[in-house]
Amino acid sequence: MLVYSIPMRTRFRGITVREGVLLEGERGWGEFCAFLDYSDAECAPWLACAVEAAEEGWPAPVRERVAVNCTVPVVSPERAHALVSASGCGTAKVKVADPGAPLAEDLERVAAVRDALGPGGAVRVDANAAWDVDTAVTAIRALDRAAGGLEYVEQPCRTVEELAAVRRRVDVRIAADESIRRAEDPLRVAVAGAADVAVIKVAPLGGVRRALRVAEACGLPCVVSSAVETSVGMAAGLALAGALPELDFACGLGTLPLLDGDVATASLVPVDGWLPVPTAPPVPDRAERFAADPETTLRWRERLARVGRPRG
Ligand SMILES: O=C(O)CCC(=O)c1ccccc1C(=O)O
Ligand SMILES: [Mg+2]
Repeated sequence: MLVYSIPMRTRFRGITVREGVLLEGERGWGEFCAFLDYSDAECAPWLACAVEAAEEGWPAPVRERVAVNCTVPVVSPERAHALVSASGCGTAKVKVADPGAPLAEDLERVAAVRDALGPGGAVRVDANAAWDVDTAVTAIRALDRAAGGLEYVEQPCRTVEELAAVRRRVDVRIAADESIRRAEDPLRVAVAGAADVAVIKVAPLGGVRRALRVAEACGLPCVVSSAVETSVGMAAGLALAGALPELDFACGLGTLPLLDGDVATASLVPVDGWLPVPTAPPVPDRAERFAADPETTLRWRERLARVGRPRG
């Protein structure tokens, strides 16, 4: 068992350091890296995902590679432009609606991203449930204009009902993320009617097999997205993207460049906007360089023990 701590190149989702545990089993390595705001109960599927990778392996893929989007954090228009240009991706996902940041800054950022991609690229935005319905409608119309067309807006509001209300009032596609991954029972969320696209994350949904069932149950086109894992956890997301029967959109699995380093030499950093579908997780041969301090290590050992303990 290895506990790692890797600085983020840019603050993302309020996080400046990514931490987690790497577990070795019969089949290889799995990653357990639930965000610190997840309760022990919410962590159980994240651990199941790591255990599936380490002990069970993944179902056979139906494709060898997947297209990914470049993920653009809340940064200046100049940095956003440079990130997208350097990524080689034809699709970019831009974080918007950061607490306290004015809409005008989001508009400038998406305009810069469109400029970097050119007219043939696709721009999507993620509001992480920040808006109420009226604010979302106004913001989405303005962002759609500034971006010269949006591919979709991810989780504009918190609830499924609000997503449905926004969807009735705008022309832009709606994608559901938190509505699925933080649901009490992701297999039973009624997103059809409230969203056009389902964002599917392998760790919060409990591994590749369980996420495939969620994808089928929601009945929508899927985008497989990361939780900003190292290459060990990213391999599980890629196994899911590789095994989905249909994959019509670029995936949000191009997040390794957000981390200032990786635990594996065979790093899953996209090349020209593509990532290979691995058959097994990479070996974390560089994990020692990112070994967490004793206090962080203890905190994760304790969390792992609590989450792994069977509850009645
Ligand atoms: O989808 C992507 O491009 C990257 C993944 C991403 O945005 C993300 C990463 C960690 C936690 C939450 C989210 C999110 O989609 O909201
Ligand atoms: Mg999201």
